[in-house]
Amino acid sequence: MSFIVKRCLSTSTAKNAINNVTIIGGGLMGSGIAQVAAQAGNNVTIVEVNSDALKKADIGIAKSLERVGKKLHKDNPNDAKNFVEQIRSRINGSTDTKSAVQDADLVVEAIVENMKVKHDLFKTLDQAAPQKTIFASNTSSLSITEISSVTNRKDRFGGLHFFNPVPMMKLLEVVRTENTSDETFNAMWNWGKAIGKTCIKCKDTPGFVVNRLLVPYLSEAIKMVERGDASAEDIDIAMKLGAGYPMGPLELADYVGHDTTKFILDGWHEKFPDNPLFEPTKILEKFVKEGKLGRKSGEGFYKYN
Ligand SMILES: CCCCCCCC(=O)CC(=O)SCCNC(=O)CCNC(=O)[C@H](O)C(C)(C)COP(=O)(O)OP(=O)(O)OC[C@H]1O[C@@H](n2cnc3c(N)ncnc32)[C@H](O)[C@@H]1OP(=O)(O)O
Ligand SMILES: NC(=O)C1=CN([C@@H]2O[C@H](COP(=O)(O)OP(=O)(O)OC[C@H]3O[C@@H](n4cnc5c(N)ncnc54)[C@H](O)[C@@H]3O)[C@@H](O)[C@H]2O)C=CC1
Repeated sequence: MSFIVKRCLSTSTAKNAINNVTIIGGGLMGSGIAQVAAQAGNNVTIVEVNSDALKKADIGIAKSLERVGKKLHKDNPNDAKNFVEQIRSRINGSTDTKSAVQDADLVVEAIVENMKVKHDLFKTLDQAAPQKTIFASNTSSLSITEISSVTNRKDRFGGLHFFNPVPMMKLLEVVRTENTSDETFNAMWNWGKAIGKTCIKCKDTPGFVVNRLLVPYLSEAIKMVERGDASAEDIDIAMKLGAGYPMGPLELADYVGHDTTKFILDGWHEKFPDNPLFEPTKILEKFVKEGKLGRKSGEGFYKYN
């Protein structure tokens, strides 16, 4: 990843085609989104809060690309290496939000799951980005309509909800609000397909499709541990062997990250105060306080190397 924002020539000249993509936030999700966009030939810029965070994103992307490269070029380590370098060369890093969106056809926001922080960001982006730029949020649980409310481009705003790990998960939820124009929705949809995802259309309802079902499930699993109904290990074994999930719910909560999980549950508790499923849990509070954010920090319900 180069730290200077520079643009290559567009890889396509089709009208409304998305070639230049800026991803705000290079954490778990942003780095995955950057990777798949670059793999599809986009010129990608990742914006992060500082150069250490950019470096972390670059290392994560390189590791993931190595896994992909090894599979694509099983018998030729040199080709695998070239593949990794070629994709990485399409990704630039920046800590300057305003300059990073100057040429953007699409901006995908993947920062912390907090409405105020997202509002502050989108106010800045709306001032800095050209008129044509489409804005999308990768939010897990917040209203796209409410996020977009601080901008003057509500017709060019939608949701692009990816799944973790982005390079492996095939689904993309393409979310339209009452204000999203057909042109914007079609551009987001076509881009989703161009980067290799299977797209589904979603209205701007809480959790869209997947998280409307997944959040109560994960939340109940955490509450089961808290009540002492069963151990985290046994619940995970149960859901893998008894329901065919690739990961158990506590493994998955570790995978998502407990800061994000807590943000989601706290937000939904505020929104649905009568639903006991979203009431705060001591376990999550303790995890976040102690920096045990799951796999990304090395410890959560389980320990990771
Ligand atoms: C309470 C509130 C909570 C709300 C949460 C909201 C969060 C959201 O908004 C929405 C979400 O994203 S929810 C999370 C959705 N993700 C899942 O459910 C993942 C479930 N796990 C899996 O699919 C597999 O365990 C998985 C694919 C991850 C790994 O597979 P395995 O377990 O078989 O492990 P591996 O053998 O290591 O990997 C299998 C193949 O995948 C490749 N791979 C894995 N990670 C990769 C990555 N990051 N980059 C590139 N390649 C990757 C790996 O190389 C391997 O490939 P093969 O060698 O060909 O099998
Ligand atoms: N973790 C998951 O499984 C999923 C998360 N999401 C959503 O994606 C978003 C990001 O989540 P994660 O990647 O998991 O979080 P993360 O904590 O791994 O990454 C967030 C990144 O954003 C950066 N950041 C914060 N404020 C910024 C700003 N103003 N400008 C630039 N960078 C900034 C942080 O430094 C951090 O690296 C959230 O809205 C979350 O709900 C969506 C799908 C799945």
